[in-house]
Amino acid sequence: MAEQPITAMDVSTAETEAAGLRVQLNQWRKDYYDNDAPNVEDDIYDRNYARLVALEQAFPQLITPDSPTQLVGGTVKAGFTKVQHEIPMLSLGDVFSQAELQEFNDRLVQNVGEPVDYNCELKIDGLALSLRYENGVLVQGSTRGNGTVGEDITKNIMTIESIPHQLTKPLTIDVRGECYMPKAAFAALNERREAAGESVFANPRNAAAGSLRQLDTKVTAERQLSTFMYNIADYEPITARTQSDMLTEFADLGFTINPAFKVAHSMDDVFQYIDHYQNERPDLAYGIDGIVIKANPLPLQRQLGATVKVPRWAIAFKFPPDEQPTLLKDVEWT
Ligand SMILES: NC(=O)c1c(N)nc(OC2CCCC2)nc1O[C@@H]1CCC[C@@H]1O
Repeated sequence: MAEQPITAMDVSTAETEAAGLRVQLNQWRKDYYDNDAPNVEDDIYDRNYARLVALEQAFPQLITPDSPTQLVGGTVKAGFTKVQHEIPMLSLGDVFSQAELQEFNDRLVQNVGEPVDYNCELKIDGLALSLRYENGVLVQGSTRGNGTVGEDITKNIMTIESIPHQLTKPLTIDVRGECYMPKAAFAALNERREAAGESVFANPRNAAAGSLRQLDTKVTAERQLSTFMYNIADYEPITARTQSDMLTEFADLGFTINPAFKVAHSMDDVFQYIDHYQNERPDLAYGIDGIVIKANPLPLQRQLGATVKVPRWAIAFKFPPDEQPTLLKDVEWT
């Protein structure tokens, strides 16, 4: 059905479309967050979600508490203890074109009143996680869950090599990042599962989520998961004054960070970074589903803050879906 322009809609037509979108999106969410097995392409989910956001912005009376626009992320899987995130783990707003990215920048610059340096980062296609350290010692690991309540996966993250059990400084700090499964580990895992007549994972993100949200820690330990850390809950404990310096400080503390970050001094720099990594994407050792640009000065991040779900100082530029690695069961063995 060709999408009717919202400006030409009456509220009852909008309500009908919004209700249909809510049902469909909530079902897709449940598959994605609760069963780690999405059965819809990311870009289809994202476009339907963006359409519901636009309908609700045009007709706020259509917003319902169960609308996916009012929720963040998934729920807590049975069997895991819950963890309350004192500082919520935010999601990210999405844009799908350079024009929309330019609009994000123009709004932000108008709000701030001067040009803004951005830190450009690869958007790792994994599962967001939070690591808590007390006096430099790792005490807890948790998933994002719905943003305020996640799952305690401390035992599982203890088996991940890239996660330091002790920092180089005795800091009390909550650091957030992405847990992912490298493409090579994903291919090997699916080969083993296929050979054993087990179901295969559709993509590395599902494989990482299924391996991390796993009640049997021994299974997690053999899945070759890795992490890139990129965000902090409370800025206090660190000395960095910019996002880019914070990543370097994370590395000095013992974390693994993604080395492909780059400070952009103009939108042209941002667009160049996007073009470069859109081409590099197939050769990366891990999956990415876009680029994240963040206001680089940390005081500016703090000043701009967040809405219920997403920061005002960061946005994700989404790539079209990777051609999903062919499932071995679909391969015609000649
Ligand atoms: N997937 C990523 O590589 C990534 C990133 N490099 N940087 C951020 O910064 C966000 C986190 C909270 C405020 C900004 N988020 C990322 O992923 C988010 C986390 C939760 C949903 C997205 O996957």
